[in-house]
Amino acid sequence: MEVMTHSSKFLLPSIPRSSSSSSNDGPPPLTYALVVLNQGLPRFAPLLWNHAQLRLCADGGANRLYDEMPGLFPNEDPLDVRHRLKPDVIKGDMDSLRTEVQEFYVNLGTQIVDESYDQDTTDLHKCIAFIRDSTPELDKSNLCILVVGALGGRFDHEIGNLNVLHRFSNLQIVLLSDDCLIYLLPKTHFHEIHIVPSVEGPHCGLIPIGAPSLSTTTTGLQWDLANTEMRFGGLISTSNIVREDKITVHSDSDLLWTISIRKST
Ligand SMILES: Nc1ncnc2c1ncn2[C@@H]1O[C@H](COP(=O)(O)OP(=O)(O)OP(=O)(O)O)[C@@H](O)[C@H]1O
Ligand SMILES: Cc1ncc(C[n+]2csc(CCO)c2C)c(N)n1
Repeated sequence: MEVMTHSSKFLLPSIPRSSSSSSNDGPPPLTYALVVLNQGLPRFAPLLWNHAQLRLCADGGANRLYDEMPGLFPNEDPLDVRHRLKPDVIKGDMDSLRTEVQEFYVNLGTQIVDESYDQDTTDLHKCIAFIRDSTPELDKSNLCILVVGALGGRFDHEIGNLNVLHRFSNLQIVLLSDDCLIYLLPKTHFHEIHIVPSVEGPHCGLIPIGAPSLSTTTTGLQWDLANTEMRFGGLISTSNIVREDKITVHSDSDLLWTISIRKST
């Protein structure tokens, strides 16, 4: 079974190249896309913005960018910040995007994709589908989509966002709030999670999604699992603690991995 490696190094001001990718035979470094949702921007939004090569706002997420990003650059003129941090695309059903915000970004060249005819998928789903369709097949394995504002607030939205992880399980998507991050560990791979101790931990969790797990095995956690069964209504791993800088996970079911983000990030 192939190994999939994971790291939250996108939360660092500059992303170190992994030791294997600095040699010619290693995997190429990840490219990042950012999706801004309609919830308060996390304090580290400017950092993720800098790392991303493609930036989308999901409908009302553009209002958040317009209203809140200047506050994260207290020494700059708000209008300068809004001009500098222009989204490439605003996509959604457009029932939350304010007219003045739409006009502002259209004048800067942002592409608006109105899919108001689709009332069956969420604005996050629409943005992920856009990124998937605009990324060549070969580049998808090196793409990591960072989603800010995905947690906290309305429970239906939170669950809808988790459902997107499951729906697009062939893409690497990270849901972020101010407090934690979540991504999917597909059952098709053996997983190595390289902890960045300066920005994340120690609290973490592993939660089966979609189906129970008859067997999950981990290393590196305070409460490791050894061929353990996990299911809703039975055991799921919450309030676990990372004990080592490398965590390994192997399961017969898709799992959600979640870890706390340090307040100093
Ligand atoms: N409170 C929240 N918690 C988590 N995610 C959210 C929350 N509010 C919005 N989102 C995310 O941001 C995206 C865009 O939000 P927006 O408010 O524009 O959506 P919407 O579909 O108009 O919502 P509504 O259900 O209020 O009509 C949503 O698809 C969702 O993924
Ligand atoms: C069973 C069912 N429940 C809710 C909705 C509504 N809905 C789901 S996603 C979405 C778009 C939000 O931007 C809307 C309105 C539906 N279509 N089907």
